[in-house]
Amino acid sequence: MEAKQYVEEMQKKIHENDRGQVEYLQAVDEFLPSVEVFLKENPAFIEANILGILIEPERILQFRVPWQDDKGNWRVNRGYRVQYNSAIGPYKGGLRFHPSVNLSVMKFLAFEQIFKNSLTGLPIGGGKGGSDFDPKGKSDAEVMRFCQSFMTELQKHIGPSTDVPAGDIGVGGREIGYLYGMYKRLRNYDAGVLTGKPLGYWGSQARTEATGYGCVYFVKHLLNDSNDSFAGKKVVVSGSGNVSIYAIEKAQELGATVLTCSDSTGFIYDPDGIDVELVKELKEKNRERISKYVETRTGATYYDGQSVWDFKVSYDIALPCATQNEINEDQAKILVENGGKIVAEGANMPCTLEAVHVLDEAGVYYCPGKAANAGGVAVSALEMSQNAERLSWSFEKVDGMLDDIMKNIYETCRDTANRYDAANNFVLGANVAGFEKVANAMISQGLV
Ligand SMILES: NC(=O)C1=CN([C@@H]2O[C@H](COP(=O)(O)OP(=O)(O)OC[C@H]3O[C@@H](n4cnc5c(N)ncnc54)[C@H](O)[C@@H]3O)[C@@H](O)[C@H]2O)C=CC1
Ligand SMILES: O=C(O)CCC(=O)C(=O)O
Repeated sequence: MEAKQYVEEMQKKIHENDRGQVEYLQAVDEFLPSVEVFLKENPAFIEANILGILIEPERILQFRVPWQDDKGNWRVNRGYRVQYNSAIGPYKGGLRFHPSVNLSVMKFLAFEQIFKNSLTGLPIGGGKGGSDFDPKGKSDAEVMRFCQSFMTELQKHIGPSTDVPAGDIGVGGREIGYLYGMYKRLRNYDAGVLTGKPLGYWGSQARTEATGYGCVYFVKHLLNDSNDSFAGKKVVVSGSGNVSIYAIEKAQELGATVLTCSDSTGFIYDPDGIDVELVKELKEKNRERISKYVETRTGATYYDGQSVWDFKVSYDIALPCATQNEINEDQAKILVENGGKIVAEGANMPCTLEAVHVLDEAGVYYCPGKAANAGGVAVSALEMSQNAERLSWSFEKVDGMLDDIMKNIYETCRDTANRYDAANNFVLGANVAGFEKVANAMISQGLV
């Protein structure tokens, strides 16, 4: 069968089988057409029906999570773990606690994680999990009871060589601590079962910083290719969570001015450059709304209920670091009018397919999340290595390895795109390079 026909049939089948799973179908629709060029050159993969097999998750777990709130009421949420592909290593990927979590969101994230993890060059398969539990507004005790209940079930299915979860939206050091405590109580000590742990019990140096720093390193290497740098550049960032904070910090360290950050209630515009220490205090320490920022920084403006991506201001680089589908087609047009030349995704799938099309047409360098935000999971894999050898590496060592890994991912995406006469098409570069390694491993393992 011709590659084009094969890809179209796969797309049709997945749309029939997974009708209504909007985010998941979006991720698959981005991926499948881009690997057609590779399949055309390698028909043996079509004969093996590699896409048909790859697209089916190896296993999906869904479970109830009952927990008691501070008033003694019993509540229940849905827990998930999608163990998508283990061809090149144990399932690896974060846990997300957010009310928008459903099976479609879990599957899109786990699917992208397969190729992201492959691009890191480290031995990790793809998985993702989470719950529709909302930690916002909950007491520490409520979050702890939820995490303990969640882990009571999840522990049956994970392990340092089986499946190694970490954080994502709504899951940071506090949640990882409660989750790890419960795992240890039920299964005994084994630090390698979770990553993103606090430093005091075998977390890795630079894991907190890794996704945001890694995203900036990716862009740094892209700029270096044309003898350019972050110095003097204007950057816009969305979000004010883990990824955003460290993207802002590194971009400014490299000489850029970051003009914005946001949360789900609105955004901040600070023409003098975001005060990242203040954002850390508001968000990491006090768990406050971002609107509080202007109480200290009087030269900044807070735009209530508005998106960074509707804002008209001139800039060079956009780093969407909040959540999926935060930039739609119209907002991508605004981004282009604002002068944006590079979009690097700190978040997973923050641009809709229509938005990506607008960016492509305008000649914007579009760096998809599975390449640009792979630094977080890469350092998680380094945390697994440190846990296995019962050693901790220095910040400088891990940060240096992160920079090298991001350089390698950038060059892999660039060179793979060039190989198919698709210069600067980092979507094609990331998908083909990530896919090739996983597909080869699956075939050599007998497609089981
Ligand atoms: N933490 C990590 O290591 C990695 C995270 N990512 C992705 O980066 C993005 C951000 O994750 P984190 O910073 O870890 O989470 P976080 O929980 O620390 O912060 C999330 C940020 O996004 C904003 N946000 C979340 N949902 C939103 C919504 N529906 N509308 C508007 N704003 C919203 C929040 O207000 C917050 O500022 C996610 O897409 C995540 O999947 C990707 C790779 C690794
Ligand atoms: O560090 C990890 O294992 C997970 C990171 C993650 O969830 C992601 O890359 O989206």
